[in-house]
Amino acid sequence: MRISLASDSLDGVAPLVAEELERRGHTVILHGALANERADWAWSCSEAAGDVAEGRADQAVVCCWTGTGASIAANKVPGIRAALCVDAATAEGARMWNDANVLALSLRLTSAQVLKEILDAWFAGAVSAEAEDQANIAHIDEVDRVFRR
Ligand SMILES: O=C[C@H](O)[C@H](O)[C@H](O)COP(=O)(O)O
Repeated sequence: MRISLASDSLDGVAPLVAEELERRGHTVILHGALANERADWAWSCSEAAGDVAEGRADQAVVCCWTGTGASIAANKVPGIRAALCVDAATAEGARMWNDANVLALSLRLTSAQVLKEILDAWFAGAVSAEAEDQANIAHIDEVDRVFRR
């Protein structure tokens, strides 16, 4: 998969995210502090999400200290469903129930071990085919269209 990766700093597991994605065989497109570009979360994380929205990447991973700015920035991009994941169970649910296409991470909370567990769960997860889950995902797309200007 092509994964766009943004971080607003090189703290914590930020450099390890790139390594772990490459180790899993993904092609990684770097933004922000990892690419010596403007790193602030509002810029770098919306750029990575924009790669997904415009087809340059299949999915994205966005990182900041809390993970909140990263997820907010990504979710402002039309078509993006970004999920802030603090553990493997959250990542599994985000793929299964939300069809999340952007993984947001907190550099404050995510240890190297938990990062690996989150990535394993994220990439193993299949989207639910249940009608209720599909209806929720479709409605979010509709909300996106209605409020887009
Ligand atoms: O949501 C925002 C993020 O947690 C940032 O990482 C936080 O604001 C820290 O940013 P800075 O290192 O630029 O002060």
